[in-house]
Amino acid sequence: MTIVNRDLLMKNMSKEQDFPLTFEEWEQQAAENMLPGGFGYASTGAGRGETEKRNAEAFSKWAIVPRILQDVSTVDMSVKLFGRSYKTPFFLAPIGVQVLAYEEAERATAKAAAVMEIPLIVSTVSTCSLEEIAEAVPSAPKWFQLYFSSVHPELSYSMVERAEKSGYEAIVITVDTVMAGWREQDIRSGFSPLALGYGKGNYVNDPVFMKSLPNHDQESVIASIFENIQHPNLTWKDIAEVKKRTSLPVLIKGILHPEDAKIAVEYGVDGIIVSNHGGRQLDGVIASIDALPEIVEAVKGQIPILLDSGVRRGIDAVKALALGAAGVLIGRPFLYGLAAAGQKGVEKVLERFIQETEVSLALSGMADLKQISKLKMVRQ
Ligand SMILES: Cc1cc2nc3c(=O)[nH]c(=O)nc-3n(C[C@H](O)[C@H](O)[C@H](O)COP(=O)(O)O)c2cc1C
Ligand SMILES: O=C(O)C(=O)c1ccccc1
Repeated sequence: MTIVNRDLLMKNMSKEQDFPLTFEEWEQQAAENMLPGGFGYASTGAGRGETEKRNAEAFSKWAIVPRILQDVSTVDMSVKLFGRSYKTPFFLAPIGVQVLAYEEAERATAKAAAVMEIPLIVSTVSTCSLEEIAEAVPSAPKWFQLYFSSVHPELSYSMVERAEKSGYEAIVITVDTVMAGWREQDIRSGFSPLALGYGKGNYVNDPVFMKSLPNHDQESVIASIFENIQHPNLTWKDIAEVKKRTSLPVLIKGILHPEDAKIAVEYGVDGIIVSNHGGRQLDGVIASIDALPEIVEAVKGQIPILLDSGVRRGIDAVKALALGAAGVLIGRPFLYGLAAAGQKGVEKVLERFIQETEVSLALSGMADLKQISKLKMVRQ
């Protein structure tokens, strides 16, 4: 990959002024375009908001010690994961109920991801069904995120099977959301996207789910989604059951403790996503970038480790990669791009991430991302 940013920095500045630039500017635009309940839901953290704040601040406490004179005229940002090569280390984090941001919801996001060649992780509680999304971008790389149903494990296996059939290439099981976090903003505003029926795409298109319903009116559908989405009794045994039922790689999203990372390896899990859910679940927990180094040490390269939570710009991604992440998930930034300008907004956010990452790698003396573990990092 060549340095796309050269043109941007030297001659193409004027085109860029049509779009917000920083995360804060995109967020501001999203706040103007979204309904207050929906924006409050998406933007705030759980509890006192400590973790959401810590996620962002923690990146600034890690500093890069760059190398010089390394011939960085071309930068190779490609990564290899589960036997597939990707042009950049970026993924779109699973974000449910995207109709909150934009009418076309996940379909618009999926098209942007396809244009930018960034894999998309589709949420269990997406507005559109996983099949609709696959139809919109048949050849783009896609993963499916599962919220396990403890009341109907068969529903979870059915969703996994549908994902596999529709061409999804990995299953991400989110384990930090056994129940919803303590979200005061939503308590105050009385906002619940599930109660409004915004996250039902994958449920109403599932034969196991529909068969389990006493009747098919909207009220029963929503009541049953609430019942199925919580899974406080989820354990490693359930993970093993999912592993048995799919030939796809299975990742666990929401690991912060190195011991849990080791257990994941023992259970044959194929990858880990270090995440605190963007500070939306347990407030007061460690920033994911600070949890990463010990997890990397515990896993010893046996399986790839990805990271999300607080990644706001290219340099954050460079830091995560230097600390041992094999890939980085972009969350709220793309959601705000979607709210601000639909598909084009998501593309723009992703383009900026790629460009800033490329420039940052070059200025760090890192022409090849495969060498990034050599980049010296210190705490400041
Ligand atoms: C509005 C919203 C909805 C989300 N929905 C899901 C979801 O359905 N499944 C999931 O695993 N994570 C979900 N997440 C968490 C993201 O995947 C990701 O972990 C988080 O956004 C990272 O934090 P950041 O966006 O602050 O960087 C959601 C996040 C937001 C903001
Ligand atoms: O809000 C979230 O973070 C999330 O994961 C979720 C859970 C249920 C419905 C929609 C989103």
